[in-house]
Amino acid sequence: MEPRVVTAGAVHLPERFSAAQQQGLLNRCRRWAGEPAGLHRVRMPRGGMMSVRQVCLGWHWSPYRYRRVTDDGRPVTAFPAWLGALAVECVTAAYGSADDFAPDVAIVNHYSGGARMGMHQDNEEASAAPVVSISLGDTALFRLGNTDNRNRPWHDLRLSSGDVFVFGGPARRAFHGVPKVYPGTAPPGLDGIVGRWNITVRQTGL
Ligand SMILES: O=C(O)CCC(=O)C(=O)O
Ligand SMILES: [Fe+2]
Repeated sequence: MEPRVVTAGAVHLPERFSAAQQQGLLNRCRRWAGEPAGLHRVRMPRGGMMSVRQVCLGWHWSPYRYRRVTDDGRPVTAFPAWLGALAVECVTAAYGSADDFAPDVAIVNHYSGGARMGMHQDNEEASAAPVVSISLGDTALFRLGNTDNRNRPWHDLRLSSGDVFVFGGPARRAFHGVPKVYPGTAPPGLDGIVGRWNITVRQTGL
């Protein structure tokens, strides 16, 4: 399908990945989840827990910084070159070129059991390079807000399995979140899917 510009710098690429590609990505997510620095819950500074579970590749993110090891000192799974190449292709599809986009980190989120993500900015990257978000499994309601605050105006869109969303340029520091995931909406052919996986590929600039 054709790219859809949501707002300047924010481009939705519906059905970017075939069923077979989605299955391949899902299998990778499940493998990463089982690595030593695997799927974990994230504790927020005030003590609350994020409802998603997360696994990081290349750098470990925890609020609000990137480090080369997990909070308990385990080595982070390497960021795969093929995932970087895939993200470069997505940026090219979104913008027509990918300039010097050199991603070095992925944050992989797993949503299950009513998990959601509040409005936030992706701000720990020193680089202004775009974020590439890949969705697998259940469809999400994705909310792209403005760069000033968590409130309106915002754009609501649905991200389905195999969709990609790229946000860079004027949208790079926009607040965004996932208010809802629709249970039972994953493609029936996706073997082993539980809930929703989201892979965000980024350039830390660190
Ligand atoms: O799950 C999504 O679609 C968004 C994830 C996100 O915003 C993040 O990991 O920072
Ligand atoms: Fe984010």
